[in-house]
Amino acid sequence: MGVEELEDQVILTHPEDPTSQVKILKFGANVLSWTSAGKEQLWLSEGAKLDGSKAVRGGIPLVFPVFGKKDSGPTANLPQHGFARNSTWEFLGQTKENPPTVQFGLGPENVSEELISKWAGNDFTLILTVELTKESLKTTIDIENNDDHSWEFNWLFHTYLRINDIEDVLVSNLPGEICYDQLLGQTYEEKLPVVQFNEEVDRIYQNIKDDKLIQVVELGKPQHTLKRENLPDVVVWNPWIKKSEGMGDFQPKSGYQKMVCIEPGHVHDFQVLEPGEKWTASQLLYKDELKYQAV
Ligand SMILES: O=P(O)(O)OC[C@H]1O[C@H](O)[C@H](O)[C@@H](O)[C@@H]1O
Repeated sequence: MGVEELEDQVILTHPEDPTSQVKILKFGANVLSWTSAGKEQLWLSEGAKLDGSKAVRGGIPLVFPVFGKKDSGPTANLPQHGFARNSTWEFLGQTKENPPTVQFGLGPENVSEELISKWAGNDFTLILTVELTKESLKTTIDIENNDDHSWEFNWLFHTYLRINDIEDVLVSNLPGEICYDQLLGQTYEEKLPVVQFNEEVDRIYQNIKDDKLIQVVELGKPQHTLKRENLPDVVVWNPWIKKSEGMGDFQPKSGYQKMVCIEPGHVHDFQVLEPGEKWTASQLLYKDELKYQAV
């Protein structure tokens, strides 16, 4: 009960509700599973590699120091979405009994020489804190620049939320927000009252105020509510049929019907960190009633 450390993962079980549990793989400090009242909240591909051979397809992959793939600049040589999800984090232990809370750390010493050399060897410390309550999961990231020079980064929680049927789903509270549509290569203001899915969707909604809740609503019921702290951007992604077929580790291929990625981050530009400076941000996933918010 409480916190159990296995060789490759850490399991948290809520002391007052054993049906609320979270499993975190040390590789990528990836939250593989989060059950609340016995119901799985995240989507994990059946083809996900959990042996460290590649980033985990599903759960909550951690994106640092770059979102996407850049053609130029200090992160241009890094793989898509950086190296945090491709490295084994150190389990730092439990910080709270109730709600059960644990921490994982990553520094240059935890990243392969091959990868870290592609980021000019900047010195950093990442601390991920995972807190499980009976009705919520909170993930917080603390990033510190331990170097003698400033460097810039993106951060993003690449959260794969589980749903029952993508065609019954809408994502709310985005009207009036500015988004960069990665498929159209265009920036526009969201005019539709909700985001719906009948093809691939890949949009970066930018500079959304923290008080805006993002809700994933299915058949009129809010399945997931996201509250952000210091994460101004939200990527909304569903790969749909063709993109799913092109990802070898995306299984089953029909899985796109059971998931939607709601990815809070700071990705519209790079956050600069001065020597010795710290930066912190979090996402809270929980159940709430329907909360439509105007711009
Ligand atoms: O396949 P990955 O590197 O995990 O990226 C998966 C997806 O991540 C984000 O959602 C991006 O917006 C998508 O463009 C990308 O396809």
